[in-house]
Amino acid sequence: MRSVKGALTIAGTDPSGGAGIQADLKTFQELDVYGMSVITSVVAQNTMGVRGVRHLEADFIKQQLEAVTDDMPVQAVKTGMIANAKMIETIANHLRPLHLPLCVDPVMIAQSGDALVDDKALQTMRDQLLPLATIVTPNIPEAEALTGNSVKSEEDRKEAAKRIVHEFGSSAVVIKGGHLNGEATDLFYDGTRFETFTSPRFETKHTHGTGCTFAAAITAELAKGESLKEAVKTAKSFITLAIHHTLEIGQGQGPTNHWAYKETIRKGEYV
Ligand SMILES: Nc1ncnc2c1ncn2[C@@H]1O[C@H](COP(=O)(O)OP(=O)(O)O)[C@@H](O)[C@H]1O
Ligand SMILES: Cc1ncc(COP(=O)(O)O)c(N)n1
Repeated sequence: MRSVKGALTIAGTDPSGGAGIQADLKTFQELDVYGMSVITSVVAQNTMGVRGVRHLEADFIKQQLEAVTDDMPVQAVKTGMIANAKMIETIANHLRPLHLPLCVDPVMIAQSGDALVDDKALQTMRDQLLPLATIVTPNIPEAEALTGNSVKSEEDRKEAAKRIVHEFGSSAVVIKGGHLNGEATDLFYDGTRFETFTSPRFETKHTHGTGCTFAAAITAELAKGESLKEAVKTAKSFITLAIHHTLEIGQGQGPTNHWAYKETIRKGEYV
């Protein structure tokens, strides 16, 4: 019988399929992990922006969490958009006793510039969710919001990484470099060593859901039992290929190509 590894995403939706729950489930599938999902908010969005949001009640999020984890094999968990403090608290309370590998993507603003979480959520995320995290994956503005410090230089980025691990209690962090210039370099820190993961920067507007996809790929690899560093390495390859082999769909910031990683391996072009 096929052995099944499962990953759970707890996040908001994107009906246009490039970000949020939809991106996470596509990524899990492409990386051969059984995907499960708990929806926090239903978001009316597409590649051009956010048109409306409906938040689910914290109690109903709890009911979804119980339904999945009472029954199914969950080897790793990812969190994405969690809009308010009450939701974060509910999710953290459910996850705390489970002791599962957890990738926290501290989603704050959609790439279109629309805010996805409220102001008080930040503090609760820092206090309740980050201490449970195996890894946190902020982009530069999210690292700035979490630490309250501006991140301009490489030294600033290292300092922010240190604080996220040693002060906020996450086991590791990768501060993504998508918002910088030059090569796309992500800085990984696990409390002892820094490592960078670098790819060329592609001139493209198709970056809707890059952060979600990257974090989902890390989670899938953790579900399979890969080490944290191997998981980040594979996730970096996955997102690089997904950005490079762009899908020309959507009128705004289009989605990434979740097929590209497997197609590249199938063609024997993967290095
Ligand atoms: N134009 C690009 N070319 C290559 N890689 C990119 C590009 N933009 C983002 N990335 C990569 O995509 C991943 C997500 O990064 P980022 O865009 O910073 O996250 P977010 O979507 O949370 O803002 C990172 O690995 C980053 O280095
Ligand atoms: C429901 C949801 N979650 C997250 C994002 C951010 O996406 P990105 O990966 O582009 O930062 C989004 N647009 N919608």
